[in-house]
Amino acid sequence: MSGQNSDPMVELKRRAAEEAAAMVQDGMAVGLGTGSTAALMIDALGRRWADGLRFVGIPTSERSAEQARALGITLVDFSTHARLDLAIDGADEVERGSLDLIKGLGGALLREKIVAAAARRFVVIVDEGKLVDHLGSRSPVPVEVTPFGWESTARQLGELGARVALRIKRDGELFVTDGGNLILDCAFGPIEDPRALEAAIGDIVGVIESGLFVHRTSEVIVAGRQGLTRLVAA
Ligand SMILES: O=C(CO)[C@H](O)[C@H](O)COP(=O)(O)O
Repeated sequence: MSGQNSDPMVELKRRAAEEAAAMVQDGMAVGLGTGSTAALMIDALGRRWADGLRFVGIPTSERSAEQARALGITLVDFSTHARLDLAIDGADEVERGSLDLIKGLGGALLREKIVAAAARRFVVIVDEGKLVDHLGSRSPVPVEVTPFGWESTARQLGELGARVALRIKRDGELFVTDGGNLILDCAFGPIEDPRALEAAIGDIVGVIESGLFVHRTSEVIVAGRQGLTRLVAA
């Protein structure tokens, strides 16, 4: 992931990732997100690590763990660090104003939400194409479910008004999360009340977690053609 890229949006995302990585200070416990933007941030942290910064990380996926480990970053878990100073991650949609999110198109939503919930500050890095007026406008809501009875869980999610698709990989194999579960991508269209929908999804037996992140974001760093913008939660 390191090195220059000729795609101007990747360069902007790299600047957002570096800005977020600059928030990490010596001695911090930091949640390390998942996805292409988070990978740029982990790369930036790797460069700071090489310059002598020392912190510990809790990764949100096996992918991010592997990347961080390869950069020499010390990884820990919740047994020694139940509270994190900061977590930095990407997102699939960010609602203007509320800064509520849809996450999980990369399939790591459960660990991402646990890490975000444990963090004193949760900083999100996105390109401007991820900003929406209403969550659900472009992205489905990924929902992690147990493999047992997933068809029944899918039916109940459909009754909430979603078009439900079991996530399949490009090679035709089932997508299985790091926790051994399945993902149901639930297209609701624009969501009026993300908090109520998050609760309704969570009430369905078989659901482990949804990719709706409501009232969790501290700050969003947006990479746009005009440069970087920082949006702060009210
Ligand atoms: O939620 C995620 C993974 O589960 C990612 O943060 C989200 O999919 C954004 O990824 P990218 O930065 O590649 O667009």
